[in-house]
Amino acid sequence: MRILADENIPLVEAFFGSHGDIRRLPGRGIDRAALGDAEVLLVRSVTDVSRELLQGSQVKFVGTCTIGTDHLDLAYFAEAGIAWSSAPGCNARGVVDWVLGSLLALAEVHGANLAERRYGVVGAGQVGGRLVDVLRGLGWDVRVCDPPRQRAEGGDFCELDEILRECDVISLHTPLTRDGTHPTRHLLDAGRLAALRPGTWLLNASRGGVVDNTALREHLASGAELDVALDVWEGEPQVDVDLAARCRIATPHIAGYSLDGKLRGTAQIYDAFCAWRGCRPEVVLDDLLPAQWLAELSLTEECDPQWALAMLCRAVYDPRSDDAAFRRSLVGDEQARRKAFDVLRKHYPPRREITGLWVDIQGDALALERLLGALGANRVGE
Ligand SMILES: NC(=O)C1=CN([C@@H]2O[C@H](COP(=O)(O)OP(=O)(O)OC[C@H]3O[C@@H](n4cnc5c(N)ncnc54)[C@H](O)[C@@H]3O)[C@@H](O)[C@H]2O)C=CC1
Ligand SMILES: O=C(O)C(=O)[C@H](O)COP(=O)(O)O
Repeated sequence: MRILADENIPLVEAFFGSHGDIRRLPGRGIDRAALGDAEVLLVRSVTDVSRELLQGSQVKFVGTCTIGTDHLDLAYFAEAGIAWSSAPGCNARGVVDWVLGSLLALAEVHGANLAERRYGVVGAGQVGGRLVDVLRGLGWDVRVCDPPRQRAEGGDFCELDEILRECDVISLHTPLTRDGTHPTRHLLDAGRLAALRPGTWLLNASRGGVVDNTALREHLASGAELDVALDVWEGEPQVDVDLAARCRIATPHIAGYSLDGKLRGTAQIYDAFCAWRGCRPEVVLDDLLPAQWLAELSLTEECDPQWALAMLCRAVYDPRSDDAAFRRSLVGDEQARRKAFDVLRKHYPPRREITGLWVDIQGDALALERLLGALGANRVGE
């Protein structure tokens, strides 16, 4: 079996090596000619797996090591009988860690107390759902907008316009969709941006096109009182440099780039591939995942929970380092900047997730225990 895989998918050889010959290519370079006689195609979000790419090819299975599927022509897959799999939830926790780190950075800039702000989460699936659990676990006030879930489940959801009117922090976690009952392309357009409360913080780690980037740049340029954290960009790897300069946090689509999330992505498409082939998976992620390198932290009961929140999150991940690296890369002409965007992502330093953190609490400290529970970190001895 011939397998073609994006060069940035980790551990393809370890998982798929016994199933065929593996060829690696840069994801953006996978075109019809490069596909050759591959039967299995393993991609990341940067490969547009369209009818044009696949028609007349030998491809029978497509695996994407990502949560998002907006780069896959699923209608064509169905028409052509091509099996496929994404990796739902694989890197959701990494995105939550990016949101937490961005909130801490914004709070520091403004001297704000995160517990006193009202949060609006738009899209409560794998990523947004986990985020809501964390924020509510911290005891914070959270509103949720998810019309598809609202329609399917009923329950305690808000309209988007209510979120825009009433929340101080808005975090977007929808897929990018152009059709259907609740399309999300330009969900935040000029009109909705204008409806935001002065002093709002807007975070987008979903897909760039969920926010109209031109409208956002113009809104910020007009002096709007709005703080923005963007991980995703309309038209990436091309980035609106002026917009990036106006953001408090700007990162190159790495919110979900925890090592754990990336390896989970490979493991999930491997499992789906094995199910498709009708064979038992023989490689197990736990055998390949390196041990946590921050083995354990110890806190005493005198520790202030607000300080502990920032310290625990930043011990694992602080998006300000990615923000700084990204800003350094926004020089030169457009071609150089596009290349730099991909280079930052290709050579992304390994980072772990808060859920892998072990914390020893010395003494009786209910607030710290609650904090660990909310963050999903582990308490030593339990
Ligand atoms: N920046 C990054 O590194 C990463 C970005 N992502 C992106 O994050 C987004 C969310 O991913 P998941 O949570 O895994 O997706 P999901 O499919 O599990 O959840 C998306 C949720 O959005 C809801 N939704 C759909 N249309 C909506 C609308 N118009 N308004 C409000 N809610 C709506 C759906 O009902 C669903 O509950 C995707 O775009 C994904 O591609 C995912 C992982 C990493
Ligand atoms: O899983 C998703 O969806 C994402 O957005 C990934 O983090 C994107 O990573 P790449 O596939 O673009 O490397």
